[in-house]
Parts: sequence; structure tokens; C-alpha cells
Amino acid sequence: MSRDDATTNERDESSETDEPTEAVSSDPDWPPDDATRAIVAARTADGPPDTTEIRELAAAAGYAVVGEVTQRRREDPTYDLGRGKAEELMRLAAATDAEAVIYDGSLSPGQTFSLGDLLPTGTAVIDRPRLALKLFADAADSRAADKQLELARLRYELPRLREAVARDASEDVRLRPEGDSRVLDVEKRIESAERALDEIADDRAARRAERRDAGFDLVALAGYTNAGKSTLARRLADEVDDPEFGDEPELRDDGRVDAERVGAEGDPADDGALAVADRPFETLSTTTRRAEIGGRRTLLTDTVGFLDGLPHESVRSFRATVDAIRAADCALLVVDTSDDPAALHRKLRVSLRAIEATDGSVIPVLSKADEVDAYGLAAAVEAYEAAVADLDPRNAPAVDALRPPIPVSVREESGLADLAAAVADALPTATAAVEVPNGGDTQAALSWAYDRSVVADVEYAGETIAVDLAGRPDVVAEAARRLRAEDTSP
Ligand SMILES: Nc1nc2c(ncn2[C@@H]2O[C@H](COP(=O)(O)OP(=O)(O)OP(=O)(O)O)[C@@H](O)[C@H]2O)c(=O)[nH]1
Ligand SMILES: [Mg+2]
Repeated sequence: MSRDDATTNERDESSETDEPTEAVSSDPDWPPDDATRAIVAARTADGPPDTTEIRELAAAAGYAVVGEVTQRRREDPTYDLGRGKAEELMRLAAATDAEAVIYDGSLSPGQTFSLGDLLPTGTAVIDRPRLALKLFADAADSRAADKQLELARLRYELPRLREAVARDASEDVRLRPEGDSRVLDVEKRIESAERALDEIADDRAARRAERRDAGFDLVALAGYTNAGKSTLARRLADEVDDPEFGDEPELRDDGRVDAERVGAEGDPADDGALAVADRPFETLSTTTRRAEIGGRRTLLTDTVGFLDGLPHESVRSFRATVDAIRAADCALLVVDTSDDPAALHRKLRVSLRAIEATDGSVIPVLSKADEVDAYGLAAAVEAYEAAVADLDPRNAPAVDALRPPIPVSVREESGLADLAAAVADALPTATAAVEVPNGGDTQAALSWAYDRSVVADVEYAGETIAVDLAGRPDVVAEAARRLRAEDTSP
């Protein structure tokens, strides 16, 4: 769209939105007295602004949305919104007694301050990254806290602090040294948090190597928050009955143990690790479970969902998430089929950008397929393909890592066999045929291979056994070596 179009649109759109859409409620008790009254503001350069998600996020963060201002226009350097719209926002904030403006986008420090200056005194300006961080922090605080979340907050605050110091300094030179030392302090804290993060990442990489040595394929679930990852993880994971791997907290990838809690949907059997709920950030840290998928022994890692606006690179849980997805032999990219095509496209873009390159293949899973009919499913596939066609090859998994999407419904138990077959097909596989004498030592080697699920076929022919091996290449090679090692007959 040309700039001229955008300007025309601004006019068209403002005539449409000049009457701000105030949230009308017939309930006299709404909004509740203790809720923070907020106005949602959104601007898009193209396409009509869709405030569905930002309203949901605002509600999840405890705000009562009492009004909305939207605009279709190119970015304004001062307010992000055009001046006229910004003033309209100011009037609406005054008329509705709003305590906060929730901005569906990322505001520069300068824009945040300018908007704050324009709005009635005391009105907080909360852009999408700040809201997303708050949501994540609230969720984390209510359970085991993610200390490194601090890093994300500091990184977010630093440029704003610099802006505040610069503004103070231009008014009052005496404030400058104090402001500078605050900036310096934040910079130091960021540095030390970053060092801590690096050490944790090294630990995780070592643990992954151990898991692979033990013969497991690593599979990770990835996707936008609330896409249905944990539901699928639960469905695919084995019953926790293995003494070696049954101890779930041991496999927590950040070394934390969640306080025991009842599942969000009231299921007392829910151990909190693979909790499922219809809200953002139900899962706050990566969790790994053993799962046999398509005949392969895998370790399946459930991860934290992405959210548009969150600085994924600076939250520890996301670092673990991104590492697990990138290093997996196969990643299942869960895409919510019940989203409308525009939301699906946007969420997929955010997820793929957060993951960037992957070592293994990526299988897109169209989740909640029970929520749509055949047309809806076709539309989801189309939106998926459009999003992939739009991928910037510099910051997304290589398109040839992407496999065809598989519709799945855990609720209706559909598509799971197709998914298992696709995973088995995507995992690195080697085969070997070994003929060895039938003896006690061979049986020991054979049982080692059985334990690692690499025995495809065994045929006993008198004195010898013919074994077909298939599975993880290093495990197949080791099984063949062990079997042959027994073949010491002269
Ligand atoms: N209809 C339908 N709903 C589903 C299905 N799978 C999951 N859901 C619902 O989708 C919502 C989110 O599911 P979760 O598994 O918690 O999603 P998640 O991706 O792990 O979410 P976060 O951990 O918050 O990132 C829950 O309300 C689930 O009940 C499905 O197959 N069909
Ligand atoms: Mg989850």
C-alpha cells in the first residue's frame, strides 16, 4: 500500500471509528470496583485492526476494558497513532475515567512518554510487550518464579530509563549524575543475568546429549500460547510408570520443581507439569516426558507458548523453549485450527520467527481439528501455506525442514496415527541386517536392542538368528556392534 493510500485510509477509517466503540455492558456491577479500568488502542498499517487478542490479554491481566480506539494508518513518530486519534484517545480516557491505556503494539520510549504526557495525569501507558511481560510475570509469580524474567524486564526498562534520564536532564541538569548511575546499575544487572543464562543453557545442552546417548529421539512441541501443545503432550506421553523416567521433576529442563497444585480444570490427577487450560501461559517451563511415538522411543518436551509482543529471547523459559525446539530431532509445530485465518497467519509468523533455524524437521500439527468443518480445515491449511510462503528465509526454519501439516484432534482422537507415522518418518533412521549365532551372549545383545526399540524383525534359523534393526542411527550401529561382538565363533 502506498503512503497516499494509507493517508486516505486514515481519513476513511477515522470516519468509521470517530465514534469510539465503548464497551457497553448491561451489568450494572461492571466493571467491578477493584478492576483497573483500561482503554484499548490499536493501529495497523494495513487491514482493519483486530483487537480480539489484546482484549483477551488485558482481561487475563486483570484489566476491565471500558473503551477502544483504533486506527488504520502508517506509524506516527510522536504517538504511533496520528495526532487526531491520540487526542481522541485522551478525551475517551478522561470521559471513562480510565487508569490505563493498553496499546496493541510496541511503542518506542519516546512515544510512550509523549502519549503519557498527552493523556490525563496518572494514566498508565502499557504497550503490548509490557502487558505480555506482566502476564508472564503474574503467571510465574503465582507458581515457581522465573527469576530470569527479571532480565526481560530490565531489558525492556533500560531504553525507557535512558529516555526518562534524558528528559529529566534537559529540564534539570543536577539530576543527571543520579540518573546516569541508575542506568549503569541496570546495565550491570543485565550483564550478570545474561552470564547466568549462558551457564544454564550449557547445562541443558549437556543433558540433551546424555538423553541422545541413552538412545532417545528428542521430539519437541512448539507453538503459540493456548494452541493445544500440553494437551497433545499429555495424549502422546506414556503413563508415568517407568522408574527411571517416572520422576517427572527430574526432567524439568530448568531444574525447578513446581509446587504441587491441582490442575487448572480441577483435575486432581494433573501434576501441574503438563497442565492444560484455556488461557495464556498455562505452561511456564519446559517439561520432558517419555513417549513411544510410531514405534520410536522418544523424549517429548512440552514448551512454553509464544506470544506476539514478548521479547522471547530474554525470558529464560523461552530460551529453554527455543533451545529444545531447535535441537530436537523433530519439532511438532502446533497451530490452532480454530483461529481465523488472519490470527493463524500472525501466530504462525510469531512462532516461526521465535524458533528461527532448527536442526531437525518440523511437522506442523493443525490442532483442535474438531472445532472446524471441512471448509474451516481447508481455510486453515490455506492460511498455513500462505504463512509459509511469506517466511523470511533468514529468520525461519528452512522450508525444506517443514513437513506437510497434519490435522489432529485430541478431543476426538483423530489424526493421532497419522501424526505418529509422520514423526517416525521424520526421525533420523538407519537399518542393518545382522546374522549371528544363537547363544546366551547374543540374547543379551538382542535384549539390549529390544530395550531401545530398534529390533524390526528376528528370524530363528537353527543355529543362527537373523536380526533386522531399524531406528536411531547411533543406536542401530551400537546394537549391530554388540550383536556382532558376540559372533566370536572361529
Ligand atoms: N476442541 C478442542 N480443544 C482442545 C484440543 N486440544 C486442546 N484444546 C483446548 O485448548 C486449550 C489450550 O490447551 P493447552 O494444551 O493448555 O494449550 P498450550 O498450547 O499448552 O497452552 P500454553 O501452555 O498456555 O501455551 C484448552 O482449553 C484445551 O482444552 C482439541 O483437540 N480440541
Ligand atoms: Mg501448555
